[in-house]
Amino acid sequence: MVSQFLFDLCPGNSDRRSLLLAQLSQVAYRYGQFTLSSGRVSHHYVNCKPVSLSSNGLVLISNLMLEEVENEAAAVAGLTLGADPLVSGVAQAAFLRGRRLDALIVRKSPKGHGSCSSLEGPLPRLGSRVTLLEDVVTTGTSSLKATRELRNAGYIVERIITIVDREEGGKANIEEQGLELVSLFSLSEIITEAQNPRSSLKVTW
Ligand SMILES: O=P(O)(O)OC[C@H]1O[C@H](OP(=O)(O)OP(=O)(O)O)[C@H](O)[C@@H]1O
Repeated sequence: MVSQFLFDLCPGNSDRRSLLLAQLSQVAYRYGQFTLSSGRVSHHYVNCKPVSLSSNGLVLISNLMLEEVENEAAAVAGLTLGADPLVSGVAQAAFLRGRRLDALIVRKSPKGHGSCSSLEGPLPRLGSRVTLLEDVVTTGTSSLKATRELRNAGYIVERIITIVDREEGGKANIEEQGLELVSLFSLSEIITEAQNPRSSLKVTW
């Protein structure tokens, strides 16, 4: 079967994790002086988009995230624009494994004309479970905003999956609202990998 053939081309989970950690530390991470979305200044910056929008990076992220999506979820959703490739990639990875899981994009503000909606995508039945995806969690504000939009639209949201937890209070803020945060990596892991002179994995394709 074609879908099984494509799936077999992908490495196992521990290999995927090492490959993605190498890619994030080499391509997404920067040391310097940066202003974060919260306004806070930090020496450590992680921009996941060059990884999540690369063909090999998106395959790694999508398959690792899919492992964490709740079994009962009808869709994955995320706040534009960091989550746009993530929800699309996870929906496609799910299809290739024979699972129906659609993608929803949450707008930062409702569309000003036409549908006037905050949500884009094939809307699941009201009351369906939706797993939220994020690229980076810092304060958790963006994840909580997207969660509110989805809950107001009639969906159950209890789990958020992020590529990187910056370990700056976001997890606590999210858990305070009764949600679970699953992170593929912490910022400290990425910094350690970026500073590891023995790190031998080179990002190639
Ligand atoms: O946990 P928080 O403090 O909310 O920070 C994390 C958010 O910040 C980044 O988005 P950004 O605001 O840079 O917008 P963009 O994805 O549209 O570039 C990132 O993609 C998260 O959505």
